Amino acid sequence: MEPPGIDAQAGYRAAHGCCVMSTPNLLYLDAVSVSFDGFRALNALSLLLAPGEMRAIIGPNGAGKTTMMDVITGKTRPDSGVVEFRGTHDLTRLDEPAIARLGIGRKFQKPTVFEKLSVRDNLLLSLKGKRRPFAVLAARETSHEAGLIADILRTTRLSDHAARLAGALSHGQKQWLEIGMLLGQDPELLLVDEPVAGMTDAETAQTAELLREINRTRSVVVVEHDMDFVRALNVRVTVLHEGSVLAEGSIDEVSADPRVVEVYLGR
Ligand SMILES: Nc1ncnc2c1ncn2[C@@H]1O[C@H](COP(=O)(O)OP(=O)(O)OP(=O)(O)O)[C@@H](O)[C@H]1O
Repeated sequence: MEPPGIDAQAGYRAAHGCCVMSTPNLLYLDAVSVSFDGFRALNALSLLLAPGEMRAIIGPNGAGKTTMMDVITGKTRPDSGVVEFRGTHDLTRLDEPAIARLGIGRKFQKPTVFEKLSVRDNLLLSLKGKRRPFAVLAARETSHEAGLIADILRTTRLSDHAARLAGALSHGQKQWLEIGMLLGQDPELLLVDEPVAGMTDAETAQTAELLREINRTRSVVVVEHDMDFVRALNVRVTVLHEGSVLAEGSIDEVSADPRVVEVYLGR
């Protein structure tokens, strides 16, 4: 979805009780630095994400993309800088479970579904508030849960595969199931790391469509190297290089930037 206009942003702030900051950003990173043994993985990185926005992050290996996701999700503490969510939450003070509870969900590159359970049971286990796996599977799902699962199956193109074991799915379908399991947590912001690596061209195109659908109701940050996929997303692109933002703009704008061609696209 397009970033909301001024009125919508004011409404968003009112709804979330957030008037401390003058910016309406959902995610606000400013001057974030992270060093590993003296090596600067993030170097005064700044990034703003508007509520409802989907952003693609590209950049060469080692640019700091994963480290940025690690900082947002609380896996890595920055040495310095500001990391705020909804203008009200300082993410540098929260641990990973607390950040997840705030509504930030992350999908790692490698799918980690429960292979010996059905697609439906994987989704049932993922639903927000589910804590005790065996009790969950032994009890019948409520009609509310069944409705949520049906919605997620539709979104992730898995309706016809609900009864199959997750282990029998194709690689692409497993990735979609994991995105579905993330949706089960009802996050406001999804962080998605290289979702189309190893997918067929058809699966890649469907994944772009799927994320665009998800973005109608949720914000998304997606890291990806596949430029056809990034183009299909048709969203603002941030190019990272050596831990900082090198360029930002539409895919056409960043693709035409000689600095981006030099460090990334021309390689
Ligand atoms: N835990 C760590 N200890 C030491 N160095 C690290 C650690 N995590 C990341 N780095 C280094 O920080 C730099 C940035 O890594 P990062 O994984 O964030 O890059 P990336 O943009 O995600 O790369 P890729 O596209 O290959 O996934 C790299 O040089 C990496 O080797």
